[in-house]
Amino acid sequence: MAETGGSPASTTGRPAPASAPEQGTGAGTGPGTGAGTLRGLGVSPGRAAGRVCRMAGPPRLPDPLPVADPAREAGLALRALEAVAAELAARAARAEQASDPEAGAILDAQSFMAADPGLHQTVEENIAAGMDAGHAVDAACTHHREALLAAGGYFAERAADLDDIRNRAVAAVLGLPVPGIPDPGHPFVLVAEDLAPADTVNLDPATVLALVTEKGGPTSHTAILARSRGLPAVVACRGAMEIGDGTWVSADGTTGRVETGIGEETAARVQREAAAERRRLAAGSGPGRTSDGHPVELLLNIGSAADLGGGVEAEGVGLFRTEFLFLGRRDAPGFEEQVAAYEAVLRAFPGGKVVIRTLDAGTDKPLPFLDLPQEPNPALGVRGLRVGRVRPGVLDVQLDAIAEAARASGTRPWVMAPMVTTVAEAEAFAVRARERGITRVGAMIEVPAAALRADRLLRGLDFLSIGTNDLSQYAFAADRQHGELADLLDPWQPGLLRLVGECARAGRAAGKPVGVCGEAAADPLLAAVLAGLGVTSLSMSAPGVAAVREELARRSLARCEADARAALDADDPAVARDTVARETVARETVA
Ligand SMILES: C=C(OP(=O)(O)O)C(=O)O
Ligand SMILES: [Mg+2]
Repeated sequence: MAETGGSPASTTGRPAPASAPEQGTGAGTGPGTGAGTLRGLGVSPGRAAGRVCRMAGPPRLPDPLPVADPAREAGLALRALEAVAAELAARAARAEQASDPEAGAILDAQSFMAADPGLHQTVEENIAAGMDAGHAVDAACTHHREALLAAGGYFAERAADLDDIRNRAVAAVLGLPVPGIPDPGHPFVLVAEDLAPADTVNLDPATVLALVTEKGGPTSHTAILARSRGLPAVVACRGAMEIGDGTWVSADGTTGRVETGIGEETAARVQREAAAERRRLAAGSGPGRTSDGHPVELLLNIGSAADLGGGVEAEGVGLFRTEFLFLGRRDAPGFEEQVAAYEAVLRAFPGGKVVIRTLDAGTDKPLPFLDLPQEPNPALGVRGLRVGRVRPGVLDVQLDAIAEAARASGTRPWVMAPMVTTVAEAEAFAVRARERGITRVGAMIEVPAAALRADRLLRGLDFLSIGTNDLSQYAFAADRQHGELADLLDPWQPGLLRLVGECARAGRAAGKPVGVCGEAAADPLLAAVLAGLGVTSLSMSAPGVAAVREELARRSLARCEADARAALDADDPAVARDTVARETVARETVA
């Protein structure tokens, strides 16, 4: 299991002074209701405390029944799957209405899975072979689940979605209550083995204080959706399901620490401190600056204009993930629809920066309408800009639509391509964008080869934006969806920081901006390190902005540079993080 935090932490993830008493007895202790500490991966910052409520387990199947009427069993099983598909589609529609297109797309995709004719056919075959409805659904889901796991990458991560479909459909067949989020009648810390998108979408922020899951990785749905809701979350937390219901715990979504058996009074104090911290952060405003005025733009990662509604103060959009317009659909959105979607975002920041990323399809973001052939290793295959090799028309329509949206809104968007690998690719993209009148053209740096050639890429481009999520995946040869490899994917890895520094140096030499738009930018301490490495902007989902703004304002540029040197000099990510955190506490204690 990954250890993501090395010290007791405050709400901003900074360690307490060395003399602070530590609750619990160390990593890996604390099941039951007793005092202890569990460690997981903090994936959505913030701290919360309350009583644990575990999510109900999956429905248990009774022993197989002899089947007298196969047609009746088939009807029962297929009606259950159809009801599940309909329920998921209805939730998708509710999410869309609630201006949550990310959740809507995820639920839609899960609804398609439940309605998949291939799944239904396997159920019918199982019944023809003598199974009752419940076992037929269970066996069909197991069969398709294995196929997903064998496909690896994005598909393997979807196995949890299929488990959820299985549980819901089996419960429907058996007439049992639908498994899902518990409702104990008081606010609680939700502990689960893993959460399916349908569960996460239904979380009521008034009652669910934080999420702790045994499984999941930094890019699991739990992580993405928790972050976009500003809900503290810890994933890959081994032993979490052994915490007894009703146990008082605190969960720190920055450090990944879960303290168990803390008692009601301590929990109330943590809640008060966390609320005060949120109020204090929310009161902060203004552009990103170090204490001596060095500017570091603070920008938002969004999936659509709806993500701009939260009133978070930012200087623009650093990553508009346009694929959310394309996800979960059977056909590509047309030119007019795309123009409207881009224009809505551009109009929100008429004088400010908006960085639009062209379609990033493939591997963890499959788009059925592209009809791309199955690949044995999709993360290393036709994805991102490479889709243009086989479906060039999709990028042409998108660039036309962006150019039209810019004209209509009277703005000058920054437009970048994902997964650029070579100078030739960057140049070809720049030509296609510029011939449409797009004047600010850039590339994401997600592949180590591109990072090492940042200086050459910048000869033909106006800016770079570093996608640390994928850059980690490719630099450390570790699937970004893989919870077990979270330590390799830690954005504090000195090797990753070195690649970031390389790009920033190239940007400084060329006098062109180089930003970070991967999840690394939302870690306040790491944000300071990135600024010290020379990065000119930090882009993150809205809930992260205030804490990053505050951390930058606490230190001078020279201090950020010293922190960056210390992080680069560390042997591993935990040492890098702890060194910078300790330095920060030491300085503040002296001050
Ligand atoms: C920002 C990035 O892109 P995405 O997470 O959408 O792949 C990244 O790879 O860091
Ligand atoms: Mg990426």
